[in-house]
Amino acid sequence: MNAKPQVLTIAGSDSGGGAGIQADLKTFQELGTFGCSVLTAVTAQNTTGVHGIYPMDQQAVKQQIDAIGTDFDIRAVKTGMLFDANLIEEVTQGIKRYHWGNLVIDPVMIAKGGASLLQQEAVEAIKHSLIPLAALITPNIPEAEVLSGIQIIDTESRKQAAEAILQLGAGAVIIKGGHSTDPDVAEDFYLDQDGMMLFLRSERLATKETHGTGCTFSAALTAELGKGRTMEEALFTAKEFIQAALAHPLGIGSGHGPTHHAAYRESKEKEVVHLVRQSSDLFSNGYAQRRY
Ligand SMILES: Nc1ncnc2c1ncn2[C@@H]1O[C@H](COP(=O)(O)OP(=O)(O)O)[C@@H](O)[C@H]1O
Ligand SMILES: Cc1ncc(COP(=O)(O)O)c(N)n1
Repeated sequence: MNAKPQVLTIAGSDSGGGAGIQADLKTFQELGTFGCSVLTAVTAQNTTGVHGIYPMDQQAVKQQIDAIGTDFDIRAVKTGMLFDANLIEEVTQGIKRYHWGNLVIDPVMIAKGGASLLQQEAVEAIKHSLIPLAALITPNIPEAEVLSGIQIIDTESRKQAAEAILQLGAGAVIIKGGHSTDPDVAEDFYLDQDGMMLFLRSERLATKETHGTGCTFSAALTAELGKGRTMEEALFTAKEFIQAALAHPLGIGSGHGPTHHAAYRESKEKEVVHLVRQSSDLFSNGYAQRRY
């Protein structure tokens, strides 16, 4: 028997296939896990934007969670688009009911095209119900600003924002760097409750095919955690996975195209990713660098 770890995404559907549930399931498959899904909403979406949003009935979300929870051995879970406070509450209760661990929260708020995928008042529900259950939360810079109330303008304010998010009760936070103004490097900053800081760095690629980067990154993390990898190993693989997906664009659609989910497996050469580890209280004492 070829048992694969079972992992779950609780997120919205992207008809365009580059983000949401579709990105998650492709990524789960690519990384050798068996992906299950709970749909929170259906979006009519393509590379030019979000053209319609149809949230699921709360009961439909509960029944999907129960269908998975009563039959599967779920090793890791990610959440993506959750849309409103009622669905967040339902999802929170479900995660507690089945004692699902290795919870990765991608606090999806606004799609790259500008459409709101989370109602404003639902931010409080994410902060106070869901985040305390998380092993890791993966905001991009605008999401980290909303969650922390801190404007991120430099490395110090980014660290302060990460600390403020950790105070909401997650085990760890990674503030992704896709939205930073650095022209050369895409750097993601990780901080956990033990004060360990990790800087994940890769070359910033000049591509507009970035639809679904955050979904794909958090799905890769979830798959790796579900396989029993350490957090540091999972972060490194997820960064390599998204770098490969961005480096080999598919040229699909006329707008912001999807990333290439098979590139990590198919490409001959691994992308260069650097992971720098620092201890928060050793900030001024230099740092150890590790290249895998
Ligand atoms: N142009 C780029 N070149 C290289 N990596 C990128 C680029 N844009 C985003 N990334 C990486 O993709 C991942 C998702 O980040 P981001 O785009 O900030 O998330 P989101 O999709 O939630 O806005 C991160 O690891 C980030 O560093
Ligand atoms: C259903 C769904 N979930 C998440 C995203 C965010 O992805 P991105 O920020 O890359 O547009 C999206 N566009 N659609």
